[in-house]
Amino acid sequence: MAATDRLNLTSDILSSSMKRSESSASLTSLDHPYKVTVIGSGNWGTTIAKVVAENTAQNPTLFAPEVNMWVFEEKIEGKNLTEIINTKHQNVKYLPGITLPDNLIANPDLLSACEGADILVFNIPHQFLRRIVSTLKGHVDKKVRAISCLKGFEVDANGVQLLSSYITDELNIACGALSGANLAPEVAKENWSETTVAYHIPEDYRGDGKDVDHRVLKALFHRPYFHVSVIEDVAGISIAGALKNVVALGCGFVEGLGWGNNASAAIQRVGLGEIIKFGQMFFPESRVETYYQESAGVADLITTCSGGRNVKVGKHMAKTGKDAFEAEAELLNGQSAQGIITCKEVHEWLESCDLVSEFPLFDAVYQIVYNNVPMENIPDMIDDLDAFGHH
Ligand SMILES: NC(=O)C1=CN([C@@H]2O[C@H](COP(=O)(O)OP(=O)(O)OC[C@H]3O[C@@H](n4cnc5c(N)ncnc54)[C@H](O)[C@@H]3O)[C@@H](O)[C@H]2O)C=CC1
Ligand SMILES: O=C(CO)COP(=O)(O)O
Repeated sequence: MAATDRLNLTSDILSSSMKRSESSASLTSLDHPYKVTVIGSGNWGTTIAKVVAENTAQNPTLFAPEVNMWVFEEKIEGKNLTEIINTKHQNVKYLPGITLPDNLIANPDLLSACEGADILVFNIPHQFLRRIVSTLKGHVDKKVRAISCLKGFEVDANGVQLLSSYITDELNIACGALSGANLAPEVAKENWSETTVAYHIPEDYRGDGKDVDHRVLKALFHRPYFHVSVIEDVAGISIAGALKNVVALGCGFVEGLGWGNNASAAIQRVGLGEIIKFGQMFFPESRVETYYQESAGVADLITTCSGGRNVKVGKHMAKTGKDAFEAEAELLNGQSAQGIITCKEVHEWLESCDLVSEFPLFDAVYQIVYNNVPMENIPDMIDDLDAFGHH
């Protein structure tokens, strides 16, 4: 069967017929194999680069096997991290103990790492996105497609923006998102998990086999141990991914105080309500169903509040009396607990629209992290008005 026949489906049919178990083995690219670059090499950046490089090696008709990974260069015992990754095939600082595929190439030069790429996978702590994007500006062809694996928002005087929309606006390229219940160390060890990829087919879509669509994205990210569901709701999965980090800090506080599972569940209940409310208020295009039907919703909230870095930082703060930045530095060896910045960004935004009182848990987390409000006050702070308007 000719490749054109195999791919003779519209993008709408492709996306609506996407099944969780669907095989992508018959996909080919008609133009040239898509070249993929991963921007970022932290705990999740390296893990996703491993996933992607495994898939590109297995699908050489669809993808160029070699995957570049941009690395923020640093010295480890006098040696460049890129050199260590390219010779030992291990990211000894951010993902120690995990062997990386040898078709994954670390590159410290952002522009050269992205040169010729058809698909850019952004995966860095979100506080560094502005600088990365400003370096890339003017160097990315508008045919390039992108996926953001970041969890956070871009907040400025104009409002709160999804990071995928920020990438689209700044670089003039279509950008979707990947988000799910995905603690990186577990995915890196190839323990089974699920994730959600969301992508809107752009208006300048070039046609089946010539452009990135839902099946290409599934082929890029799906592994036997990493099951991908591809949907349209970029806003829903991005909101859930960003805000669960704030809720997880709150869970860390009550756990660190020794209050146990019931208290943690209460924080998650209120947190979920505030996440959904935030989505409905500021991103009405997001779907409430996404939060409970997709890995990127409640499942991500649960896993992050059980074993993520944000909950660890919150717990450490409660146990030691250290502030959030000290706790992050002591525990994470250069990794980032994104809830610390996200709770500030969200608070600034809510304050600017006079809506802080509608989100008592987000406010409580912010007050504890930035204004030294005692964490023991959380029950009273969120009891006043919960996300459903109950007193
Ligand atoms: N680690 C995880 O389990 C998961 C993380 N995420 C999200 O993925 C995104 C990336 O997280 P991770 O890869 O875990 O990062 P990380 O938390 O491991 O951060 C370390 C990375 O930041 C880089 N970095 C440090 N200073 C920098 C600078 N000035 N400019 C650019 N980069 C710099 C380091 O080189 C390193 O690659 C975050 O938004 C996170 O919330 C999403 C799912 C799972
Ligand atoms: O996003 C994550 C899991 O899906 C990781 O959460 P942490 O950043 O709290 O480790």
